[in-house]
Amino acid sequence: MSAHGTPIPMTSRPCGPLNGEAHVPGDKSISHRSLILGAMSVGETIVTGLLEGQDVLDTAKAMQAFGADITRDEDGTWHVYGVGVGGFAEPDQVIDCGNSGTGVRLIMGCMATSDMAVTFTGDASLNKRPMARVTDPLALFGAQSVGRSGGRLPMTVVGAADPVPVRYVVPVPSAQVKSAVLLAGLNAPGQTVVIEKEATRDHTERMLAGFGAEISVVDTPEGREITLTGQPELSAQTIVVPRDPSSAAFPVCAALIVPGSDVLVPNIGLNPTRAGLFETLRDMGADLTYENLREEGGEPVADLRARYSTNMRGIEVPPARAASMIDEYPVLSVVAAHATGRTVMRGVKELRVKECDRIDAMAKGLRACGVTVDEGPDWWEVEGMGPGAMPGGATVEVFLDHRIAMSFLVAGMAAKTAITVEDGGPIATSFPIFEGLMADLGADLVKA
Ligand SMILES: O=C(O)C1=C[C@@H](OP(=O)(O)O)[C@@H](O)[C@H](O)C1
Ligand SMILES: C=C(OP(=O)(O)O)C(=O)O
Repeated sequence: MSAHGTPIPMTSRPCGPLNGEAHVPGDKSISHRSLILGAMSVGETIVTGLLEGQDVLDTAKAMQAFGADITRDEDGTWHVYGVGVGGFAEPDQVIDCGNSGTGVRLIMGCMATSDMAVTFTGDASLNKRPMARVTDPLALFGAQSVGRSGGRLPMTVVGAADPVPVRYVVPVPSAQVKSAVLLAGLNAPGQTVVIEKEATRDHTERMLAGFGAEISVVDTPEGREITLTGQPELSAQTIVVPRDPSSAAFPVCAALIVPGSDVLVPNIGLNPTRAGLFETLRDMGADLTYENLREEGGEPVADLRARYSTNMRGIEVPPARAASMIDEYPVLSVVAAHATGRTVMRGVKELRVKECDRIDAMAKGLRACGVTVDEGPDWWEVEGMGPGAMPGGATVEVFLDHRIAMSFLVAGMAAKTAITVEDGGPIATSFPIFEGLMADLGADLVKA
């Protein structure tokens, strides 16, 4: 949806080969955390490569409301002058996190151990998403909250005036919940311990260490145990945000299914907590190679090269891989429709509480495009039709979800007939240059 709420229909027509380089924007998860940790540090944090998507811009605005000074140079360099741990001022306005689950949950965490009351809201999608997964552990620190029924936004969180540290076993595989608890632990005295049974993206842990916090991670029989010592002085950092593997997924998957394509997506982080999609595509037989594999900032980075692939077969995606590709299942299901045989995706209940119910949204849209999809509470299966056989020809709903919109625009590039998404506006939350970038590769996208 556009800023003023009018849907922007977009059509993707079957196109010729996609060719060239796709320079995707900065990582969304790292961008949010750069602004938040910068705001909680002392001194000037300098950020280059920040994703300037609406989700991240909303987090920047929120950090300003808590007292951080944030500026942007014309060349896209961001400067965050932080207030230090415990230095937040109470915002005098409602914090509107727009479409962003990461934004609202991380910000709730970082204010929950300060003596202040803050009201949060979001758009129609965010206001349906569950917040108790965050407010439950924040209550252990002494924070209180009241929202709409079912633990939904709008919601007011009253931070703990005398926080106590906590030990918390995260009951769902969620980096947002883990991160909210760690950020709350920053302003609690003593050691906060978070245990996750399944490893989720570890950007918060890595970045907290980078900002100078005392943090350790050990594998125990109970899971991955993270121990953070509270009330550190975080020191400002210079951050170069790597490019987002979740955005890279779209040009990569498009190249695999559009005949004759050969696309290079340079400088993509292959942190194992994020790279599950690429491993899965390779397991399916995709012609996807990691070129110039190297290490940058302690993380594996490569240029991804994706070529049209006619021999992909459906597989059972290992459920243990789910967290490392949780945002990529929608676009994987589009590739699965072009493979031969059935792709089975299990252990993915979390997909039902994203910007929309992503299993339901993809199943509805794929069925409208002529694909057979079966689903249960925490699984779904896509019947592959073979390369180029998806009929398409449908207009699909995107439910305010950027990844649903981009997935069906990718589907339209390789279907027999064009596919229209009823609203391409949400794409700007995470990938504002999607349309131009895909058009430069050769896609035929039009605002309907
Ligand atoms: O921590 C993060 O930056 C994110 C965590 C994931 O959400 P969950 O924690 O809900 O799995 C992911 O879906 C989201 O896009 C970004
Ligand atoms: C789930 C996503 O984001 P968030 O939870 O931050 O809204 C996403 O970007 O796919």
